[in-house]
Amino acid sequence: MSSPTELTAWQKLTAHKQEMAPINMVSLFAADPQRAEKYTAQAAGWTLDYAKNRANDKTLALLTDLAKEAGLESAIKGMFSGAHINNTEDRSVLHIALRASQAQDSLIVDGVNVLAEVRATLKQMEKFVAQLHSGEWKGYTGKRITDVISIGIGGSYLGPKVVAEALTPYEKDGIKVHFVANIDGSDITGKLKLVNPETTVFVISSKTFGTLETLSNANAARDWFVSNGGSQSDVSKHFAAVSSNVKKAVDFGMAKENIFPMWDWVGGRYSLWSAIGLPVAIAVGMDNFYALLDGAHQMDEHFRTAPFEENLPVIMGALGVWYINFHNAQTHALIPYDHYLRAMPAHIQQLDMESNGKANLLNGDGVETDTGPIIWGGAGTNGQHAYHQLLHQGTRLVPVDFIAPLASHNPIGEHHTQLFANCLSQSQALMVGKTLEQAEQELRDAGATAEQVAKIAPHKVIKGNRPSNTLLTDKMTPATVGALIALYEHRTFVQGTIWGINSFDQWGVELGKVLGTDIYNRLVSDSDNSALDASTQALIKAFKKAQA
Ligand SMILES: O=P(O)(O)OC[C@H]1O[C@H](O)[C@H](O)[C@@H](O)[C@@H]1O
Repeated sequence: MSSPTELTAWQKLTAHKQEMAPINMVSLFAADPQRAEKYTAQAAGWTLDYAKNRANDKTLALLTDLAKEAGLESAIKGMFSGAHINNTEDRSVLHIALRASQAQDSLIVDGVNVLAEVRATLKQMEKFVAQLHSGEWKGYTGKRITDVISIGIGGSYLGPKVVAEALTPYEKDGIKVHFVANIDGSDITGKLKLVNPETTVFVISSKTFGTLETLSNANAARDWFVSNGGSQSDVSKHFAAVSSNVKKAVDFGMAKENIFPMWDWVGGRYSLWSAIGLPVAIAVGMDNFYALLDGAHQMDEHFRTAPFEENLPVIMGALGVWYINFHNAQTHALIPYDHYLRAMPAHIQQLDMESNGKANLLNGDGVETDTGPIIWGGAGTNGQHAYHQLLHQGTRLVPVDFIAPLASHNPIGEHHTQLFANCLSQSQALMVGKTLEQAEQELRDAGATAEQVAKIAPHKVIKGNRPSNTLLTDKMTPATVGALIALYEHRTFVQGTIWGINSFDQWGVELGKVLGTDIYNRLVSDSDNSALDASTQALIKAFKKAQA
C-alpha cells in the first residue's frame, strides 16, 4: 500500500482539523444533548465512553472512511482467515485462533486445522495443571509442588505476568506462581530465595528457546536445582517448557511430554493465549483460563463483525490516529483504576510499541507520517500524585484511556467509591479545565488580596480540552480481562493497518541483540577495541577495571 497521506479521507481530515481547531469539547457537549449517549459503544462486557474527544459526527465519519480506504475490512478478513499478513516473515497472524478453539471446529490454514492443534495443547495444559493441583505431580523427594517459577522475557513474560496479577482474586490455593525475566542476576536470585527445590517446578517459556536472558536464567535455575539436592535425572520432574523449538528444550533436559508447543503464527507479544499462558492457568486454574480465552474471543467476534461505527477497536484505533497524526500527540497514556491491573500499561506498551514502532510501509518504502506513539501509564490514583500534573498543565497533548471496574473485589469502606470518583474527576478535569476568571474568583473567595490574585491566578489556569476515553466493566473477571487485552491487540492492528505498516514483525529488536553478543565477547576477552567509538571503549574499560 502507498502512504495513507494520499488517501482522500486523510486529506479531508487535514482540512477538518482546521475546522475543529477553535471548537472545544465543552461546547460540543453543549451543542448536542445526545452526545454522551451517541458516543458510547459496548462489546464483550465493556462500555467505551468516547464522548470526551475532540471529535464530532463529521470527524468520526471521516475516521471511519479512513479505516475503510486504508483497507481495514480486507485486513480483518485476512487475519481471521489465516492469510500471511505478516509479510516480512511470510506468516499468518493467528492469536485469534488461540481463543476460538472452544467456539469453532476448524480453521484450515496452509492445509492444517490449527484449532485441532490448539485444542490438543489445551488438553495437555489441563492435564499438567490438574496434576500439579491434585498433588499427583510430585517432586524428586515425593513432595507435592508448592511453587512454580516461570522464566521468560518479552511476550513470554509480560502478558502472563500481567494477566496473572490482574486475576489475583481468582488464584487457586496451594501453588504460588512467580515470574523471572531479567538477565540481571538479582531477579532470579530473589525468587530462588523464596522456594525449595523439592517442591518447585520451573516453566521455561521461550518461543525460540534461543533468547539469551531466558536461557541464562534457565541454566541458573537448573544449576541451583542440582546443587541443592536435585540430580540431573530429576530435572525432568522439575522443568517444563513452552516452545516451538522442541529439540532445544529436549537438549536442555525436559521430558518430551512436558514440552508445550507453540507455532510460528503466534507473535511473542500476542502469545499469552497459547501455552505461554501456562503460568496463568496454574495460578487461576484451567476453568478461569478458558474464561479468559472466551472473553477475548467475544472481543474478536465483535471486531470481526461489528460495523466500524460501533466497533471498539476501530473507534479507539482511529481516534488514536486522529491525535497522533493530526494533533501531533507523541504519547498515549493508559490509566487503570484497578490495583490488580496496575501492570497492564507495561504489557500494552510492548504490544503496541513492538508492533507499531515501524518506519516502513508494507512495500518497504519509508513512511511519511508518524506511526506508533509512546505508550505509558500506571495505576490511578497513584499517578494523580505524580505525573498527572503534566497531563493537566503540561505543553504536550496526551490522550488518555481511563479503565475502571464498577465493582471492586475488595469492597471495604468507601475505597471503591473514592477510587471511581477520582477516575471520573480526572477525565472531567482534563476536559473542562479552569479559566482565568474561575481561578481569580477561587482565590478571592479564599481571601486573597488583589495582588495575590494577579500573581497566582495565571498559574492556576488549566486549559482543558484534553481528550480521553473511559472504559468501564462490571467487574474485572477472567472474561473481561481477556476482552480488554484483545481490545488493545485489535486497536494496535487497526492503527498499523491505517498506517500501512506490518504490525507483526520486530526486526528492530535484532540489532541490540547482535551488538550485545559482540560487547559481551569484548568484556570477557582482551580484544582490540580501538575501532569502536570512544564512548563505548571507555565504558568497556570501566567495567573491566571494576572486575580486575
Ligand atoms: O519467546 P522468546 O523466543 O524467548 O522471545 C522473547 C521475546 O524476545 C524478543 O526479543 C522479541 O522482541 C519479543 O517479541 C519476544 O517475545
